[in-house]
Amino acid sequence: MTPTLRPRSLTAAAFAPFGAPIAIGSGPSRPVNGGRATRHDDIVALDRAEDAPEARLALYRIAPSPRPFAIDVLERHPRSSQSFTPIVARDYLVVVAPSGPDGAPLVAKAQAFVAPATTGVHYARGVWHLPLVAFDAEALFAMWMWEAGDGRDTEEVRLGEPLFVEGF
Ligand SMILES: NC(=O)N[C@@H](O)C(=O)O
Repeated sequence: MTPTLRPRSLTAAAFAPFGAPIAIGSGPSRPVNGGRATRHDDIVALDRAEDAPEARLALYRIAPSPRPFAIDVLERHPRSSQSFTPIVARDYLVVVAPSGPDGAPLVAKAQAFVAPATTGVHYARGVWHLPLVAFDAEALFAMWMWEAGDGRDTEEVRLGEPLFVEGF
């Protein structure tokens, strides 16, 4: 029986095995736009397979889901990392799981995080994650990844028993 997950804050250190928050970090920065703006680089490590040549920028309009939310599917993108950046959102739930030796998600080692509405999430290539969900109000996110444009882009696994996250 997989216990209810207790979510943690989405910090760079806590999320490092799975990707990174999309927020101003310790990377290089420089003034631009006549000095009225600062450009911050190397926020995340974008990654793609050679056979995923199609860069995709999409918008996800996400209807709010009821609570308690039963997590019964995890997915991953073996050919590309994937970024979600909130445009209109509240603090949101991120759930990830490491892969086992057979490549399947180790659900017993799944972890839950709460991301601030001002921070995006970058899933490293091939990381099992909960497809984005919103609560209480519709959300809008920008998504960035590369795709091959076929079935290789996304793998889904249906969980034998649902996962739940405390408070969600
Ligand atoms: N599959 C899809 O379009 N959405 C997922 O990638 C997700 O992480 O929400």
